Amino acid sequence: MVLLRHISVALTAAVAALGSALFIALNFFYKRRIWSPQAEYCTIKEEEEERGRRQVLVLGLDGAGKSSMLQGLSAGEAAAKRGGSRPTRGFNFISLSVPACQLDFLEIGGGEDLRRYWSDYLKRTHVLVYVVDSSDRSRLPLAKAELHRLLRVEPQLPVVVLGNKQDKPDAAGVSELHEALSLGSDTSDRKLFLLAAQLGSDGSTRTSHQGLDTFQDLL
Ligand SMILES: Nc1nc2c(ncn2[C@@H]2O[C@H](COP(=O)(O)OP(=O)(O)OP(=O)(O)O)[C@@H](O)[C@H]2O)c(=O)[nH]1
Ligand SMILES: [Mg+2]
Repeated sequence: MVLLRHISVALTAAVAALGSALFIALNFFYKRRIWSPQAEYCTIKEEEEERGRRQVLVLGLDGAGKSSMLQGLSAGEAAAKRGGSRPTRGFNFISLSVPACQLDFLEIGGGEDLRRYWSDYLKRTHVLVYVVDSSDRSRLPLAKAELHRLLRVEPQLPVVVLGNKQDKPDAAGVSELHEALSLGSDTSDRKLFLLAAQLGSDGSTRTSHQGLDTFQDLL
């Protein structure tokens, strides 16, 4: 009887030990295997970093001047004359080789139906360029709301806000834009720049600071 009890205690202990070992092994296996979109994004971003590529995501409301800026940046392409670009219905992409790295500029259209996809691209991005039409005063509150939605998603991401269309007589200046877009309310320790910009007569976007130098400094 005593012997039987000993055997039964030993068996219970063995089963418990086997169960624990199995649990630990399965846990280890699945932790390594489970796929998550975030992990996938991070892997792609790391791979791109290794190859010296940096992604600059260009966002802003429709008509802000994102495509014009990209067209102006791409060498050899017919310059972006005012009134020359159509609304972007999806993406717009250009890649530039600069001394430090390869800069991939990705614009996503600013139409209302496309804005909901903007934040999906933040994870793979190294710098966000947010273009604002400084003369479109009635939509500055909307531009601000969309910008802050993005800032909340990625608190560390460096951001360059371009106060575009400074050539227009009613354009808001830098300090007015700073106020209207509540840029001072971003309490994170991210790098955030506000630059005045306008499309030059040659079709390139001129900023209050050397544009490409700003990106290179940030990267
Ligand atoms: N006056 C003036 N017009 C500009 C400037 N930049 C762009 N534009 C004009 O603004 C209009 C819209 O420019 P786009 O570059 O197509 O705007 P977008 O931000 O790409 O717009 P979506 O693709 O619809 O999101 C075009 O007619 C441009 O020529 C600028 O600095 N000054
Ligand atoms: Mg566009």
